[in-house]
Amino acid sequence: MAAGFLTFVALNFACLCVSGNLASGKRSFSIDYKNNCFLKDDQPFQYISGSIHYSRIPQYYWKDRLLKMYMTGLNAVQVYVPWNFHEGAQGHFLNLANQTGLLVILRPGPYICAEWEMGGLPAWLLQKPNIILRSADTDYLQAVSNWFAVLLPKIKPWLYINGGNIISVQVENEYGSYYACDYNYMRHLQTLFRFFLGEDTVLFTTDGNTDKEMTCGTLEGLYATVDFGTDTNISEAFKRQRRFEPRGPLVNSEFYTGWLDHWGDQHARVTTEKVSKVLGEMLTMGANVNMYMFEGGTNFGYWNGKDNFVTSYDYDAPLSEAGDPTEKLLAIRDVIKQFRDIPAGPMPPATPKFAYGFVTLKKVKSFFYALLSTLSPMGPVQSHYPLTFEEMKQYYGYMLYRTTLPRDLSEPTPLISPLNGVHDRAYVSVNGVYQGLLQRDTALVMNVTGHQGDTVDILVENMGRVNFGSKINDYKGLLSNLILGKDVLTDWKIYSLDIDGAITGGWPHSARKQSNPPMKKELSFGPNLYMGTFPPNGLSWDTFLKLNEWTKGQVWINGMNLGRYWPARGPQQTLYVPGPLLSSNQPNNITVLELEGAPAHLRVLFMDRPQLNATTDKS
Ligand SMILES: CCCC/N=C1\SC[C@@H]2[C@H](O)[C@H](O)[C@@H](O)CN12
Repeated sequence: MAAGFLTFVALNFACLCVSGNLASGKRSFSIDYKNNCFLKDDQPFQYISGSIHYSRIPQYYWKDRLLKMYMTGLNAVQVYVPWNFHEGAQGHFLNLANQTGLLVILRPGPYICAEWEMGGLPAWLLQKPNIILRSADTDYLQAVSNWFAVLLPKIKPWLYINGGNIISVQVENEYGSYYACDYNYMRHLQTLFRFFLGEDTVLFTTDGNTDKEMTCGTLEGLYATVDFGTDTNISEAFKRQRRFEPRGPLVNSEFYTGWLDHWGDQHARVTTEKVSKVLGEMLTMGANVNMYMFEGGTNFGYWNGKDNFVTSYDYDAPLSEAGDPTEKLLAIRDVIKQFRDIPAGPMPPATPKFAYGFVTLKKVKSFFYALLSTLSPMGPVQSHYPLTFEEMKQYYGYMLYRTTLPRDLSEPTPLISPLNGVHDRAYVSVNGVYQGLLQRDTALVMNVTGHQGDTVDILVENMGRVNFGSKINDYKGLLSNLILGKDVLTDWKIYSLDIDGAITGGWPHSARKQSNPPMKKELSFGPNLYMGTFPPNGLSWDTFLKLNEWTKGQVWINGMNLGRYWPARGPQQTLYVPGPLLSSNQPNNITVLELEGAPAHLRVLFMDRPQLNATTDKS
């Protein structure tokens, strides 16, 4: 490594630009192909950047995180724009970054990957069966053009060359790793970016570290950059970039400071030592580096992509999920000090945390399916065969599929999804009695008993859409028929469930106090909603919610959907609860949708620290 590394330093002429005055008198940001570096206002510029996803951080904490990144010595932040998240929030974030003195490397997609729901693409694109996403498919391109005609004009004033803080813009995202390899698509995007942002903007691509990826992901006129982590041979990685960009700045657009977590895996970690060492080596070469992630945040609501990504996007990043500076951040700051002045003053501290303690919940109703008038006020859609979420025009969360048993089943009878059509988990009850679950790829059959005419309720959970690879056309719900014994189940009543709408509207806490039958303290199985309140403590401090011995479900606090919990699989055991979400002087409401099994005590626990690394995989 040292020899190769030194050879490579020679090859790459750390940026030897001579200082020059701002010849034109106006702001500029460009690539100096003669001296292999960026130029900002005609001066050599090396960015030391960190990725932060505003869509994963409560808006009230944006400034806090950006300030901590600035105080680490970063001079830029890298920001995705998730198409499916958007209604213009990005302007406020750019403004805060600007106020904090941070430049911005913007990545508006349209596809962003990011372990985000469908890689940032809106699920309504799937209304067109067989649409070829991320290609020159005319319907897809029309939708992209319509979106960019809205987004890019909003971005243009924020360009550094126009007085803003965006210094460069990425086109697509690791396109070279996608099977389509459609140059016409990339050319169309390039045309859109040039049309709306002008000819002077630095446009770039980012690809993983293989020739095949670089071949399909790069395009003449877009500056090719690479991404790699601490276990990659730096010399080889930048040699690969040089094969596509013989001149110009070296750029690692995603230097992995940590990694993503899957349910059932161990919490991913990358050591501080490795991150510091490799960062120092790249900066010594004069390379421009963006650390992915610097602040990960949280997949609130249903925003996680599918490969079983957990709710936390802590990423073992220098700033924790709750925005707390870590020893990794301090080590990175020590490295950066060797290359540029660090802002004077203290690092902003971790936000205060509070352990609100145990809260005991109660069932909203003894029987989940008795809530349909509230959760599905429009009533069911009747259909001979099942309809998908997309056909029902519901894109996230949960859908109820109801039918009746076609015959007496005195013996356990297999209920099968022969085409692996359950996307993604289906909780099966007969006459309200939970009988088990079907799961995409792993549980395609389960046994059912009952009598002819009994009500079969199948609650289907959308676990988030695939965000990487060829399966991003990820339809949800019952995509094909279910077979019970020898019968194809038909004549469905399909209920679109708007749980978020009901809870955002104050239900169930605002509902008339119903006289619930006294709850026997027994374990309860199957989907049920639980509610509780906990007193304010005069403060609104961050806290972490642990659902001790619960199984899997979703949590709302004061109407906000915190995301999914699955302590039965881990490694994540707690959900991050941002302090400003809590009332300091009114009781706080908590609502829990437990999908499988609630503990007899119905207690949850608010702690003052996270637990992200306890795998108790019992699945
Ligand atoms: C081997 C698969 C590589 C896929 N690329 C990944 S996994 C983590 C990161 C984020 O998803 C990021 O949004 C991608 O650009 C690169 N990357």
